[in-house]
Amino acid sequence: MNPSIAANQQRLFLAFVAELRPHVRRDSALPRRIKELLARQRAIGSRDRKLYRELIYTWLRFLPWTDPLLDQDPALAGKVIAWLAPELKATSHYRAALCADWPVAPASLAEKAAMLTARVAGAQPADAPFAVPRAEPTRLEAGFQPDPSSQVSGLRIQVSDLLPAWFAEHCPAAFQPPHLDAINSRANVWVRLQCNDRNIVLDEFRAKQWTWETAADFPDALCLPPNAEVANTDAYRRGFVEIQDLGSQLVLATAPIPPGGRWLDACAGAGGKTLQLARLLSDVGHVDATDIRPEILEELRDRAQRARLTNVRITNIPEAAYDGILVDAPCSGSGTWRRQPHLKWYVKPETISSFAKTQLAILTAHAPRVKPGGVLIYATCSLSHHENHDVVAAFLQAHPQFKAVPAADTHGGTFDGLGTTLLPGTRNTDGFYVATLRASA
Ligand SMILES: C[S@@+](CC[C@H](N)C(=O)[O-])C[C@H]1O[C@@H](n2cnc3c(N)ncnc32)[C@H](O)[C@@H]1O
Repeated sequence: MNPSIAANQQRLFLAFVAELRPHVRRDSALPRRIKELLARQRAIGSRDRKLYRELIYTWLRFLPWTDPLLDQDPALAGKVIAWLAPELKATSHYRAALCADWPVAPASLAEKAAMLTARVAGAQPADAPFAVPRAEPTRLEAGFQPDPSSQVSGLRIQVSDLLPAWFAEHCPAAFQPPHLDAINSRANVWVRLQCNDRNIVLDEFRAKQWTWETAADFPDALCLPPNAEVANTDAYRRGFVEIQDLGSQLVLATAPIPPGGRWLDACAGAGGKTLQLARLLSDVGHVDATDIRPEILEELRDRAQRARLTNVRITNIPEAAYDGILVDAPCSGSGTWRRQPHLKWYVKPETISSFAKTQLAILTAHAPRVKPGGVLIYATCSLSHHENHDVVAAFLQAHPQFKAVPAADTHGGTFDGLGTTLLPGTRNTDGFYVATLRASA
């Protein structure tokens, strides 16, 4: 790439950052703001739009590493962000043009921190628990000498800063590799097959020369290359496949859900889990889906139609009794911070306490609708024990007729006596928590 093109792109990217910066810690809907900002740029093509999007998300992921640089040396900040950006078609030429004199970024956060510290802060990182292994300084000395022209005073590059410090009490494991690395990397593209003949989907993916990985314990899940535009496939348009992270797919796989029965999806949203639940229940079962946001249920209606599911009904008046109720509760979303990195800086301990109250209130409101012997499945995409174990414990204390049931299969997660947590680094997925609570017969 012509270096002047990359320099122009960097200037435009830094202008976007300047526009977004005042909103980072204040706007929970920052992704919408980013989308609108990029949509307003009529002069840029779709490839460049992807580049800017990746750069903006990389900046948000690594905010504490790049914020001081943005104030002191914006061009160096731009270079660091290019260096840290995920390896994609859209980013690779730009990075090559801007970072030609830097070695390729290593995979681990600890090594990234060590290299950047040597390059721009002139010292080894202070993070003792994440210090690079002894062999690393040799490589640093050989390939990544400090550059006195790009030394920034007072810059601190610590891997633990990539999560808010207060979060350590909520989920200490999130601060350790491999989870911290997974939380601070780009999420994979996972799809869930929802057709009986998987070859319909696989033939189209093969024709596009996409390769995929499968999850051995979950054959309907496929991990596609990061540039796979699933929403533009025939298989997607015809409802044979849905985009859904493996973590989200595994939530229902932890619980005993035999075909048949009448279920309520109490926080259905756009219906990622409603569709999966409807397939598990098969034609002999039925799901009622509800949510406090009527507009999101319209999206669910379209998806259910596309998937030819006739056993899903959208309602705002749930029935009095169900065999099972899924409460996929609103939460801080800390398990999805790699997709929504702005939330790391927006969410506060008070946000978590407020979600915990709402979560308990939703469980309490739906408990009377569970038939004797039926199940209440509580799930979040949070990693905070205040939204997970503590909510379930408070619910069980007030509802002794319910008992926590151990997961049929934790799929790599950890059962804490009440529910199962899957941390992001375990299987490189979004993090989730799920508890199955059975009402006495
Ligand atoms: C984690 S999202 C659900 C995601 C969805 N189940 C899926 O798999 O795609 C939580 C949902 O709860 C909804 N919600 C928030 N408060 C609620 C309440 N009091 N009752 C029902 N739904 C609520 C939100 O509108 C949001 O759609």
